[in-house]
Amino acid sequence: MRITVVGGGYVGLVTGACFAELGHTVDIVEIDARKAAAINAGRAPIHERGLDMLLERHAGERLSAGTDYGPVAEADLSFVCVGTPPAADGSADLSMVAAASRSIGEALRDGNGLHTVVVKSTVPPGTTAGLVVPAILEHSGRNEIGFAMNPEFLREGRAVEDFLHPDRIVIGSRDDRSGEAVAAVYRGLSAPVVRCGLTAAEMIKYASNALLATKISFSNEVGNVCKRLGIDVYEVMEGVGMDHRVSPHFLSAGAGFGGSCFPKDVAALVSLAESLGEEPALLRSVLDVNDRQPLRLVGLLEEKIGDLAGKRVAVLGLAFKDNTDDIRESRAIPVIAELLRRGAAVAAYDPLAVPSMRRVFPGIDYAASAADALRGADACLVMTEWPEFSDLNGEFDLMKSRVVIEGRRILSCGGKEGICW
Ligand SMILES: NC(=O)c1ccc[n+]([C@@H]2O[C@H](COP(=O)([O-])OP(=O)(O)OC[C@H]3O[C@@H](n4cnc5c(N)ncnc54)[C@H](O)[C@@H]3O)[C@@H](O)[C@H]2O)c1
Ligand SMILES: O=c1ccn([C@@H]2O[C@H](COP(=O)(O)OP(=O)(O)O[C@H]3O[C@H](CO)[C@@H](O)[C@H](O)[C@H]3O)[C@@H](O)[C@H]2O)c(=O)[nH]1
Repeated sequence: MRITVVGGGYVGLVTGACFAELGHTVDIVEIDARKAAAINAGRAPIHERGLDMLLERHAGERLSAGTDYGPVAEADLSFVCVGTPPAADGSADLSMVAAASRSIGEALRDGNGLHTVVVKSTVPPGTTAGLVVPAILEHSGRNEIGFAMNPEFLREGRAVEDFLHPDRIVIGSRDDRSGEAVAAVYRGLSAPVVRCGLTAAEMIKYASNALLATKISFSNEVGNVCKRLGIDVYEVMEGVGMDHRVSPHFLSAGAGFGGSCFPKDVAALVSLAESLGEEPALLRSVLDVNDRQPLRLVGLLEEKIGDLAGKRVAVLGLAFKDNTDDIRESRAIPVIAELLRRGAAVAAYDPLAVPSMRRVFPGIDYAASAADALRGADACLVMTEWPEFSDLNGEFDLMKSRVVIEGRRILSCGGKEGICW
């Protein structure tokens, strides 16, 4: 099939590359000309395992990118993968979805035959039917346009693997024919397909993220009580997660959840619920617990080493999780801000995310390795679950005092004095 993917970011580029891998011909429409050029040159503008290999294989063959919406007219389907960042009030900013819809509508003045527009961006329930469909119908002259909503569940750092091996494929559609057109694109993947309406598909995405975020905040809240009791929350959650009704996943306590999705999607669901006259007390608490958690780590550090003014603190891990260079909503950001507010000097290290973090905190020290960050430090905070940190042990002897607070439970030398989470 011939597919246009609108937006060549984390989701759009992975979607486009994986559709090419499945045998489709893909045009990515990306307003950022530099990103489009990089894709055409076979270079991924983001760090994502397995993506470079797919680009090497398909760029210039079945996969190409450009800034022009022209390819939409000849395509069987277009997938909308533009950003839906948080607005100031927590609601989802849908301006990019609106702009992309208008441009797709205008592009559909040309060409003929069935074209199915598929929203893959995470959008508040009601957006596809209430915003995308009218915007496209207003601008296009085409008779046969189908509409579907196909949320994406990939995780950054494992995006290609998740895309090609999903737990389920959710397809919300305005009519059966549109749903069939989307299902045909995924033929070749082995996963159950959930068929539903447009608005239910949108809500499945929000509810999934909100539930996963709830599990994390729940573990953090239980963990804070465990700490007071002097017991290990990981041991507790292992026992809890063995109940198949709970599952062991997403119960890791620590610094809380970051990233471009959980914080913004829970906030958008809170905002939607409020706009409908509901009181989303649970979801508000999920965000509250998450906002407080990084500061608790700094508080714990102060309990251990006293006043932080003039102390040197090594921060290991700046990306919001391992295997990505993405620092959006990284828990390291509020932690570093609080350390600086309390007068500490920060030496930071991350295998990939230093260039991005430099733009946020240009004035702190950035080390070339974990060992360099630790040398002479009064304390260390581990903020990202990078596998390379799990083997650290002797490196902690380079510190002035071996006080290590684990914001993620990954150190295999855990249990030694001062290792706290
Ligand atoms: N990042 C994830 O892990 C993830 C996973 C699942 C779902 N999502 C959702 O997918 C959507 C995209 O997220 P992302 O992380 O890929 O965002 P992103 O910012 O990395 O990518 C969006 C891209 O769209 C481009 N763009 C913006 N307006 C455009 C327009 N009018 N025409 C063409 N291109 C345009 C931007 O230049 C950017 O490259 C969001 O709704 C997000 O919530 C993200
Ligand atoms: O037990 C856990 C699991 C994760 N995290 C943190 O939670 C955040 C998010 O992690 P993860 O879910 O692995 O990464 P994302 O790439 O943000 O993926 C989430 O958000 C995407 C965007 O909507 C969805 O597609 C995915 O299904 C969903 O897992 C990170 O800061 C993790 O450190 C924890 O604190 N404890």
